[in-house]
Amino acid sequence: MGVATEDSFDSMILVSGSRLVQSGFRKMDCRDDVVMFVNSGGSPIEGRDSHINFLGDSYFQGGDVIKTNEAIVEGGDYPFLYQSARYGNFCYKFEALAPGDYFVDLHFAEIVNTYGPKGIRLFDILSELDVYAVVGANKPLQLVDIRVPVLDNGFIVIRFEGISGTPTVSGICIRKAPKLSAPLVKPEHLICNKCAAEIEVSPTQTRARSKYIAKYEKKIHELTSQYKLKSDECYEAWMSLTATNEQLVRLRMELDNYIFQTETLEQAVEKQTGKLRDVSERYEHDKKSWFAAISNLEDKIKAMKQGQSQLSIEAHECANSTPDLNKMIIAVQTLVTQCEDLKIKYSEEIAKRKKLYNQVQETKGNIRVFCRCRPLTKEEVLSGYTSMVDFDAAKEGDIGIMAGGSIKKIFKFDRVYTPKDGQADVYADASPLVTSVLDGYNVCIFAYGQTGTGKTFTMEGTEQNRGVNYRTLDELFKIAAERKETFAYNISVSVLEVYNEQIRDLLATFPSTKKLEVRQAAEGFHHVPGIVEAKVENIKQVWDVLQAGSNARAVGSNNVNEHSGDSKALMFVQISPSDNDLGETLSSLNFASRVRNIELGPARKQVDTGELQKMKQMLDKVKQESRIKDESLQKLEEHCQNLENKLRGKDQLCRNLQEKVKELECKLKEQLNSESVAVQKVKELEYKLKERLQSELMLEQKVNKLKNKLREKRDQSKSMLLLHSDDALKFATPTEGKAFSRDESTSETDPRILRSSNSVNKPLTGPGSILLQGAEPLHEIKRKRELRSTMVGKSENNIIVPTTLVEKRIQPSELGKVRKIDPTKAFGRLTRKVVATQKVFPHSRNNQEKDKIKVWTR
Ligand SMILES: Nc1ncnc2c1ncn2[C@@H]1O[C@H](COP(=O)(O)OP(=O)(O)OP(=O)(O)O)[C@@H](O)[C@H]1O
Repeated sequence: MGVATEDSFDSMILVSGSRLVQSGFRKMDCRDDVVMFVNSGGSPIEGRDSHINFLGDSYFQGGDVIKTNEAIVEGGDYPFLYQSARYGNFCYKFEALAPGDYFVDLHFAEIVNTYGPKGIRLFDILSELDVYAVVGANKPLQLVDIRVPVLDNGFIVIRFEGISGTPTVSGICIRKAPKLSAPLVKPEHLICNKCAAEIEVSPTQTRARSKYIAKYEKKIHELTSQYKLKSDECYEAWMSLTATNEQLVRLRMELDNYIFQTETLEQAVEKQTGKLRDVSERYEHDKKSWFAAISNLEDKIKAMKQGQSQLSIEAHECANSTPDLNKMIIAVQTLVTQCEDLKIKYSEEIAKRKKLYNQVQETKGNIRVFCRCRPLTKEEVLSGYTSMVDFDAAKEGDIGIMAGGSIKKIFKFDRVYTPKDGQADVYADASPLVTSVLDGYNVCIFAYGQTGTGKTFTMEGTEQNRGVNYRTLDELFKIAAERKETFAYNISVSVLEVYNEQIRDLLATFPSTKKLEVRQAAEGFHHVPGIVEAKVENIKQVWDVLQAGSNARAVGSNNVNEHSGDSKALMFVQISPSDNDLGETLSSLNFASRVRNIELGPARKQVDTGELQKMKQMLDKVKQESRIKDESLQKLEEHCQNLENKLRGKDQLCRNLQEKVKELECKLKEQLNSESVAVQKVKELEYKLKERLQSELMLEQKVNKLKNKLREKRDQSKSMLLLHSDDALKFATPTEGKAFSRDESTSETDPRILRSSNSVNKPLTGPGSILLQGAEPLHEIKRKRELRSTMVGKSENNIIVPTTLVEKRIQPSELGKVRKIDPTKAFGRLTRKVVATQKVFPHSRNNQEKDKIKVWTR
């Protein structure tokens, strides 16, 4: 705005001759007529390079002090003056002044302070001057040359009353004023209050006043004409401004649309970017997994290749060893042939052996009788019984029975076992009969003797010391297992008891009424029809069967089977050594001797033993050879089988490995394919993103163009507004003015908000522009426009009235002296806010009491 001229402010400031200076106090303003200069709210400052001494804050009553360290813009040569102020409810009273005219200069500044006072908004003496709207942040304002006459009482009182906002003053300068040729008012009283004040006027003053009134009436008339002219211009400008505003609103809407589109696009781009990021992350993750899997596969392939090469080497070795293998196979085949021959020979030899063996057994007799004498029992020893058996010739098969200290009788048997002979010794002689069993002969082994002489002990024995039965059967199963390649044996066990010459089936689960008999079959075999035959496959089963049979036995003596902004029979005759059992012992021995003597025919005894011995030796030799060949053949077959199995296993392993390698190669190919697909996808997404970014860039350019257009439009409107600013400003409606002026409540909250240079809408804002409200949302602007449209058709009550006027309060008696104020003058309101939505008719005046500054002289 610059420094206002005296003329321009003369119409605005009702204190005659006073004017506004929008800059700080300068040296050149320091004149000799300065009486005192008070630095309100500050400290005294001695006049440095000027002759003015700035007094500390004095002559005041009431109020508070506010200070700032902020730099004062255009603060003149003494910016510190504006860095402090007195504010609130205060007045200054300067006393002891020499009577005469004085100029009072008031220095203001808007001190920016969040917690500071609201500042002076309006006061009448400046015709509703909005000091802070003029001043701006941390800027000074001088109201100078307020002429004040001082009477004899010699004081001047400065007090701010009824102003809008908080009175705030940074400095007060009182200067001596030259005397006026025609005083404007009676020097005693100069009242700038709305309330009437009386001023006594002299005739000379009346004339002068009339002259002034006429002058001012003329001036008012001129100004009224100018005002009308300007009103029309303003109306046109206003219409143009309205159109521009509408255009601006449209543009703004377009801009909003573009912004919306841009935001949408940005969101889409962000979304896509997010997706792309996800895809990239997934891709990276998958890539890592793939690389790990690939390296794992590579390791596996490597290992497999090594295994394969190892196997190849082994296969080569195998292939190289094929000739050897062939040789071996031929050798094996030869051996197999030999073996077959041997088997045939062996079978023949076995047949011969059987025959010979049988002959040998027959030479020994079909019934052989072994005599076994048990030891004396503890009871017998304790009872004092002694042994009456002589074993001196036991090895020769003789046993002597002693009586009265000498041998009474000698019995001869095939074998005689002393009490010292164990189970193994007994079985060693019985075992050849087992071979006969497996050669197909009937064999009967039984024990005979007095009760308690050891029949059970000899036949069954104990678990720790097995008897003949167990050992015979054990041997039987062993031989059967050895011969299983050649013969299949079915072994069954029948257990019978001959008791009182009756045969009892000891394995029968229930007693049979049918009488069991030993019968002779056509082949010469003896059998007992109807007897239970328990099939057995191992010695345990046999043992169980024997146990079952043993449990079913009757207690008692046994009889020999005598029927056997062709059977081979072995009889154990069991005797007791005790002299107490002498009778029974002799009886048993006699019976056994008789059995033995009866069965051994004399003709059989005459067999040529030399020939028999020879045949026996031949048989042993053949058996030996056969066993050796069998063993070597078996070994060769096993070796051959092992080799074949090994070769087969390696072939299978090699095949498996090759299949696995192929499978892994396929997998690797698939993974590489999927990887390339993913890479392709990422490229496509990147391309899409680029396209999006380009379109976004284009949109941004468009938006910038629009913004530039808007700015141009705004500049145009601004320049247009500036051309008419002085008058246009007068048309600002209270409503709009309030809306677009520096909002008090906003300022109260945070005065910096409207001054923020970082505002998003800054390009659209500017002094005197409706776009100062750029920060408002679109819907708010729309709402306001609608409201304005509604208001257009309403009565004058809604028409924005001109600003308030400033009145000089005069005494009724001095009415003639008081300067009449035309309401139109009130449009001299000084403000930077230019906001209106319709033509303003400034014909009505707000009659409310206005804020004002009083300058009293007494
Ligand atoms: N050669 C031996 N050495 C040690 N003890 C033996 C011998 N013979 C038999 N005995 C013991 O003599 C006792 C009688 O034997 P065992 O029961 O076998 O007679 P037994 O003839 O079967 O009797 P019974 O006809 O009443 O059943 C048993 O305690 C047994 O251990």
